[in-house]
Amino acid sequence: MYSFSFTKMHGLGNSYIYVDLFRETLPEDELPAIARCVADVHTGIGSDGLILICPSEQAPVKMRIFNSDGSEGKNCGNGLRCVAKYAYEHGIVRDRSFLIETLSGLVAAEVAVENGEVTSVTVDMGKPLLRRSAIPMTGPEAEQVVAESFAIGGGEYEITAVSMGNPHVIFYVDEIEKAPVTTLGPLVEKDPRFPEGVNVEFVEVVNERELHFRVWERGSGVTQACGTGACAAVVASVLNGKTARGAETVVHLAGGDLTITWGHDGNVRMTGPAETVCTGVYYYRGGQNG
Ligand SMILES: N[C@H](CCC[C@H](N)C(=O)O)C(=O)O
Repeated sequence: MYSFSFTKMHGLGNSYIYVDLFRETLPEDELPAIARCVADVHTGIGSDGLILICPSEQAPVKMRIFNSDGSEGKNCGNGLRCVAKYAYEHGIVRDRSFLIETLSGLVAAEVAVENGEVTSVTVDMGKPLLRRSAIPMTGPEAEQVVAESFAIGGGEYEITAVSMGNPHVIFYVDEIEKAPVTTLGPLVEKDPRFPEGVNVEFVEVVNERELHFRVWERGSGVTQACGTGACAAVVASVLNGKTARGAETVVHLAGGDLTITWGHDGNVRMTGPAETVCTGVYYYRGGQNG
């Protein structure tokens, strides 16, 4: 058994347990088990997973994300805003604009500060990946997967697939409250046409500047929000002619709103809040989630 300090933070209710590896050391081979343990709402702390705030050779700070099932993701929009907040408030960075390394490359963060506290963060998430092989998705190589017919679970749907460094597939629905998040979500998440799994998003278009959004996350299930998913939803909506390139789009997630623009320069920028819930010490024993 050993213990480590943690900070619980959330972006629009998408919460993770953050461990500062500038100050703590965790064994690499135990990280999936630690993620499962801390995320457990009954025997752990309770979160959508684990995020490590790490030293980096390419940037002032690096983020690694693990879902509640222990699998490692390659990007996390809500997590990036919280990492940026933590890094600024703990003196890991001094500037309000800085780079963060992720497993899918470098992103640029800018924090808004009031009385020494970060109140919101804008992250330039870079360019979406649209080629089928980059999602990744099986099937005939195609430039993009946009409004493609997709049969699953006895139903026929239209999908659009976008990678924000992690894979997303978007389904458009007429009423977000009736979206089949918990029925279709897990089916699609593990469908073999997505060889690395996929985050599954449901979107209702309110108008050309607003979307309603719900998500079934790869490795975590239903979450209150998914930043990379919301970015993917905006990209998909432009590709489907539902919103405009370069227009600031408000995405209404279960946990609150994000403002996202897919710029004419090709980059996707996301602005939203980041909150600190609590800090503490976790006693890791391995065990049933280990
Ligand atoms: N909640 C995160 C996404 C986690 C992605 C993870 N579920 C995966 O790609 O495996 C976000 O705010 O972008």
